[in-house]
Amino acid sequence: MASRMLSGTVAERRETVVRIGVVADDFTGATDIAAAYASRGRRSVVLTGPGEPPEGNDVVVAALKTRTAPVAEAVEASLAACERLRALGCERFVFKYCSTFDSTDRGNIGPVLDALAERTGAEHVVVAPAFPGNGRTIRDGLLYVGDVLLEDSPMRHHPLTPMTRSRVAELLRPQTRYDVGEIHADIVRAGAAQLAGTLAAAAEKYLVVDTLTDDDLVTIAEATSGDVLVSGAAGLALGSARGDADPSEAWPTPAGRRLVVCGSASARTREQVRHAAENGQPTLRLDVGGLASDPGGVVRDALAWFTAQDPASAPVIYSVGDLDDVRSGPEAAARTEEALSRIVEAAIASGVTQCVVAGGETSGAVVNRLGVHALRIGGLIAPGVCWAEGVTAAGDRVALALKSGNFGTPDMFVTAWEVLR
Ligand SMILES: Nc1ncnc2c1ncn2[C@@H]1O[C@H](COP(=O)(O)OP(=O)(O)OP(=O)(O)O)[C@@H](O)[C@H]1O
Ligand SMILES: O=C(O)[C@@H](O)C(=O)CO
Repeated sequence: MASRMLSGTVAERRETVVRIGVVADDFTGATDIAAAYASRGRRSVVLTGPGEPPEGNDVVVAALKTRTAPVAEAVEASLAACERLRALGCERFVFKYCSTFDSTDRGNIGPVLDALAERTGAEHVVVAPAFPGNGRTIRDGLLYVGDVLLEDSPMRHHPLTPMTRSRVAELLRPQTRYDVGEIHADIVRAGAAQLAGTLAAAAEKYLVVDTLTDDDLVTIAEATSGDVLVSGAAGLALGSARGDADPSEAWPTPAGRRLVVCGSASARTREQVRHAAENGQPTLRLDVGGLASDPGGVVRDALAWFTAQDPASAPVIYSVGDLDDVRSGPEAAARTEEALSRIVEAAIASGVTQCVVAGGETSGAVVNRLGVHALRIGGLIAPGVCWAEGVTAAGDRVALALKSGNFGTPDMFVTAWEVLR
């Protein structure tokens, strides 16, 4: 089956409303790309659980927790999400993974990409993890984080997916059954028609495309506007054709208390915690060591501390102040996710309505615990971070900002609330 559905000029893209289905490998990535589509005037919703999504969206994002799941589980969940999106009327698909290509030689980007390409019948698929607005660019096939190569960035020390190489094709090759090629900036800069022709003629199935600027994103989006499957980070959406929704359209913020929980060890999140403390926000480091013997007691203590804070403040509960706080092993990580989720659940039951959650895995755990099934996208806080509204299983309306570990400005925990209306 051909991978190109439409001949695809800009004019056609404006006229043809094709529902886009996104399979996102983590929850923060899901709101990241949904916010990017929303900023382009595309009505977007994030599905975080089962059930019928709200009507009237032309982008539907399925949020999964598959980035570091066992390979077979990730593939199965991704194919199920693809089928669900297809049943909802989606005709084109995006596989959203991290802008720092978080994966190992086993996966999960390659195996999921192979499965989605086979299921959708895609002949060629772009591999475009760039997000220039957040400093992620691809030059000569190499992924940069700001000015440094991926392998020299803090991602080198990620506990689950340490990124020790920077050539995206080399990162993908061990993970996939198919060939991987590169398309460099000279072709991208020659325009959408040239890029589309190069993609169509390529011998390889997967093509890593150089992306240095937002203009390059537009060229890539135009060149792939007829492709049944594309893959990459939220930058793919930033280049997409404009819809007619008002990006500033907002829902009223539910009144109530504020809370920040951080299960991320990322450098930017730790900086945001420090900034909040230095600017008068109450902060509490969760007793992660104590979770092994008395998880209930640790959660109770944290909630008692939260209750005692000024109701007008935005208290911050975090699990990593410096890297020495990290306890090794998956059990410690799971216990921390569980504790932070239980804290958020109890805090919402006692009146919290606005909550920032830092960390992709942590966000997945929190949203699952709350039983929120869909998120409506709200105001943008920073590139890749937005407010989103959901309803918990208990029936509480809540505003959530699911923040990727390394995203957001250093003052985000102080200023994020200003975006709410
Ligand atoms: N002190 C700690 N000791 C051990 N594990 C921890 C500790 N604090 C947090 N964790 C775990 O580390 C993991 C952090 O992953 P998470 O995805 O939430 O953050 P991140 O990797 O910084 O974010 P992102 O994926 O958005 O970049 C979670 O499973 C969390 O429970
Ligand atoms: O693309 C990104 O960097 C983020 O949306 C993300 O996936 C980090 O977890």
